[in-house]
Amino acid sequence: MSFLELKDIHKSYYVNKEPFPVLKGISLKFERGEFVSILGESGGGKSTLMNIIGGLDRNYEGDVLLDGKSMHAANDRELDNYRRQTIGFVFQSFNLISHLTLLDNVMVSLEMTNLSHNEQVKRATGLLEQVGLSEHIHKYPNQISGGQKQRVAIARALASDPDVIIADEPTGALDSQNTQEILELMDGIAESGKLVICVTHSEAVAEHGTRIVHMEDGKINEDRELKPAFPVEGKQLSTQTKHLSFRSTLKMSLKHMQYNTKRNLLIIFGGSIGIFSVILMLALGNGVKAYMNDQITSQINPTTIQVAKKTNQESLKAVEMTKADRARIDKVSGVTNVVPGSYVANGVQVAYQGKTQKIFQFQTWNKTEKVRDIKLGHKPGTNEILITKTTAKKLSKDYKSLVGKTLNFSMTTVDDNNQPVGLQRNLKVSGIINSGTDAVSYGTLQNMYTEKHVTLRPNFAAVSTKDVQTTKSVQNKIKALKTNGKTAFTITGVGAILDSLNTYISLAFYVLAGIAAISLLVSAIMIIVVLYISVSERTKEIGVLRALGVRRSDIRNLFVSEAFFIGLFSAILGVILAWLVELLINHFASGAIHFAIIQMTGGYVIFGLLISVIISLLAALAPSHQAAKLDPIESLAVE
Ligand SMILES: Nc1ncnc2c1ncn2[C@@H]1O[C@H](COP(=O)(O)OP(=O)(O)OP(=O)(O)O)[C@@H](O)[C@H]1O
Repeated sequence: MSFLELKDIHKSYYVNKEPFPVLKGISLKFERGEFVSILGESGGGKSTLMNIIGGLDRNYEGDVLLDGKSMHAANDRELDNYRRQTIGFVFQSFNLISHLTLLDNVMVSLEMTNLSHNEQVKRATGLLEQVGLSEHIHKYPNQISGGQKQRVAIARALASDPDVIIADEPTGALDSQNTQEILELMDGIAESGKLVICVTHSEAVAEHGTRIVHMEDGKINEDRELKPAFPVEGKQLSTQTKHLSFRSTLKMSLKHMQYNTKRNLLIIFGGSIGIFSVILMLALGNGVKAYMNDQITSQINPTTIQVAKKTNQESLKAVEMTKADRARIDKVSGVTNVVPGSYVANGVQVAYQGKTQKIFQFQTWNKTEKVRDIKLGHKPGTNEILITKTTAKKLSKDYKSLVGKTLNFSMTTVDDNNQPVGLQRNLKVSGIINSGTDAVSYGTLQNMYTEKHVTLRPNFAAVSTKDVQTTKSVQNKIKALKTNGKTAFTITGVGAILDSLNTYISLAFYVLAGIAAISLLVSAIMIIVVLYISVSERTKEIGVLRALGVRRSDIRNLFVSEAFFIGLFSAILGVILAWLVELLINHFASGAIHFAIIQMTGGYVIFGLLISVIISLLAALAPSHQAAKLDPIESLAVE
């Protein structure tokens, strides 16, 4: 049984569905220790035969037997194994991977062996030394000569210690001195007990081997032994191989990114803009919401809300918050206190030293107003009035001096027969409040009404809650109360706008996030385009890797890992940029509004990282699939 046997190989190419026969029945037997030169006219099918022997092509008739085992029946995985374990390729155009150093080019093959990392490095360095390149191992392929490149290719072909070296015109691109040196190297390989099959045009090169096979018209027309094959001692034990680990694909894609540093930095920068804007928009939305809440809760008491009747009617009776209504609200859990209040929107005025000022917002003092907002004086007691800074300034230039002075307060209301009634009383200014409304105590207003025999009908209730946390649930519970199936109460006052304001802010926030999502989409499209370009640029590399025995799935992983890194680095840069902008804007914002308006959270950072990586991986799906699908022979043929 021969070591390697070709049995009646037929192969046709199909051009426009027309068969074009190239190999027309090739049968050959090869043994270890042979250095076989395959000669023949150009276009005679030598490379086609090499691709079949090398396990790159499986569309042929006949069979290739390795130690008697048929390779024709091998599945994808077994063919990958065969190329990795048994075959070492040397190409006319060297086919080194341009973004890897010479050492790393040789290491690609070694990373698919069971040797430890140190043993791999030692072996790669040893092989490069053997081919006379020990001083150049950290150079890139574009930094060495053609002859040197072919030596690296030979070192790479030998790296996984294969049994067969297939060389397709290995000296085609070299001068005579380099040709001689390469032939001597190949001689040495055959001498070490391996089978060397070398395609050549040159008779001189062919004469160097142990045997010449001549092809013509798709058949063997001469098979001549020049000298006996080199002796092979015992059974050869070649290094065991395995598929490329995920770690190795990660490392390779990092090296590729590193080689194209400038371009990749630009891509990462482009990608980071999407993540940057998403995080910044989220943080801005968060900050604005917090700022609004802070502004509103600084003006009102967060544990007291104003509740009014929900009705379409306007009569004082219809809007009255009756005792029964107040009792009903009092029963809501979380409520600690309910007091009646009266709000008057027009017809109220005050007069001081001949000056009259209309008050547009007037109400009885209640807990929704904050005592700490009273900058001068105190809250209104009996026959006292608390005026706003705005009202005070209209009445007197030296408005602060008004505290303790007496004003004439007047208002009009209607009695139960809807007849207008004028109310009037001299009231002492108890204090001046910065914001909020002008106010008297409920008792004072009630006295004024009683004096004129009119009933004061409260039109709201100030409802106090246990604490800030319960306010929201109390609000919801009150809003849920029904009278005859209809909503009974509504929340009024500044507290009521808090809810709707938050809704508007959330809405604006989603719009902003939507805009940011568009930039994210643009980043994703950019990554897709970049990866497609990368696949087409690296087609040859993919062919080389496949020839070295790298599986389709590893090729896919290579591009997926690159996308993963682009996503990860873009996200990291995006987060850093967002953080810097946060610092900058907050620096100015704290000067202007005393509030950090951009509020980035750990959650947003994690969200940004995840979304960036996920989008990049999704973007990589199609390009990486395309890369994995590439046919190794076609890829190697790309110029
Ligand atoms: N993918 C293909 N589709 C169609 N025809 C092809 C294809 N590849 C090769 N051929 C044809 O098959 C024939 C054999 O090609 P091959 O490359 O094997 O020849 P070769 O002996 O290696 O030639 P050379 O010495 O010039 O390298 C040629 O005529 C070539 O045009």
